[in-house]
Amino acid sequence: MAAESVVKYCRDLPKVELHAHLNTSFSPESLQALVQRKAATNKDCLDWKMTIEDFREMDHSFNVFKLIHKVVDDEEAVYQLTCAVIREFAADNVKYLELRSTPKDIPSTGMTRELYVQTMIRAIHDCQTENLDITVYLLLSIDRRNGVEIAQKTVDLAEKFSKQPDSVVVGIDFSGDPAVGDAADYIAVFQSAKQKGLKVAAHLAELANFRETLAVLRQAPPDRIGHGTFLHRYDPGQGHEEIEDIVLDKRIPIEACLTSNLKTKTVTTLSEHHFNFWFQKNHPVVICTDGKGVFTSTLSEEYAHAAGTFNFSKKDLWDLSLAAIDVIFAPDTVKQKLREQWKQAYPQVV
Ligand SMILES: CNc1ncnc2c1ncn2[C@@H]1O[C@H](COP(=O)(O)O)[C@@H](O)[C@H]1O
Repeated sequence: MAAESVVKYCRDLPKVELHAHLNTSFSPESLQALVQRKAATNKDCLDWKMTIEDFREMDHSFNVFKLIHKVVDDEEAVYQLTCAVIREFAADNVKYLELRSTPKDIPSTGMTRELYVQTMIRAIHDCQTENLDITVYLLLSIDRRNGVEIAQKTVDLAEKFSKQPDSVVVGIDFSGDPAVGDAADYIAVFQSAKQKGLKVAAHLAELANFRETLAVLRQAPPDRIGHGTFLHRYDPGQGHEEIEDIVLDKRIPIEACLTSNLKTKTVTTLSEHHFNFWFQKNHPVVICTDGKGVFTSTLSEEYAHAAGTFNFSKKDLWDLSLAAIDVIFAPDTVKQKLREQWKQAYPQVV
């Protein structure tokens, strides 16, 4: 396929986005609007924006996230950003979005964790009245820098919201700086989430954290793995082979974020990206953005990168986007609806 037709095809393809952090998924326009709003009370905002736009590398990324959090620190900002992100994904032909975000207590603006979740849910419901062709669900993120106590509170909050009528909260995400803390400390939290009927998506093996990865996989295997960059990159003979075996045996789907891993330098080139390792094994692996604002620009672009790197045909890309439906966290009725949508789109797209 010629490069131009790949981009158009990937844009027209109906898609599923399963790994998008709210605060890293802004567009240049939504970031500008949020910064402008904040700049009315804090001129430093304009410098923060330049640093955010200049993002590079893993160490730097977590400093950049702190700046975004200063811009998105009150109810109105969380609401505006959630609506903008949903509309932007819908405009990119994303038909199903599982958005994730870390509920935050920010006393200076009156924000509480509960209000944060309520605000995102309000935005999701309001977008449903706009006739956007997108279904949105929500995962509450646990930031591994904040400790086990807050993690458990996040699980309890997720359970509470998941029980409400027409709930869009389907599970939790485990994320945060992979160089900080120990994922194994959170095993009881993951188990508690499962007992409460919540799905668990966990950032695992984003760095070469083999011991914690193995402990989590043995005792509380997640329903999906974020990144998984080092799941298969162990040194032989060190007892880490079991990691790959568990992931394969349990068929734990992997959320692959191509450009993000390249930018944070956990992979050297796209052709060496672990997406291909799992894809070749016929293991469930889904192309995701991570955060379309910080790491890339659209999910279509990520599909186009995959096509260019791994020489995918139109049909390969179609099969990839269709297979992503199998591993969404929404109920089976939603899966059926999406498969029907894909079936109807097929003659026009492929
Ligand atoms: C580079 N790879 C990554 N690895 C781990 N965690 C990441 C991440 N990218 C983002 N986050 C997590 O998402 C938060 C921002 O969105 P929310 O405020 O929750 O919407 C970050 O603070 C971090 O905890």
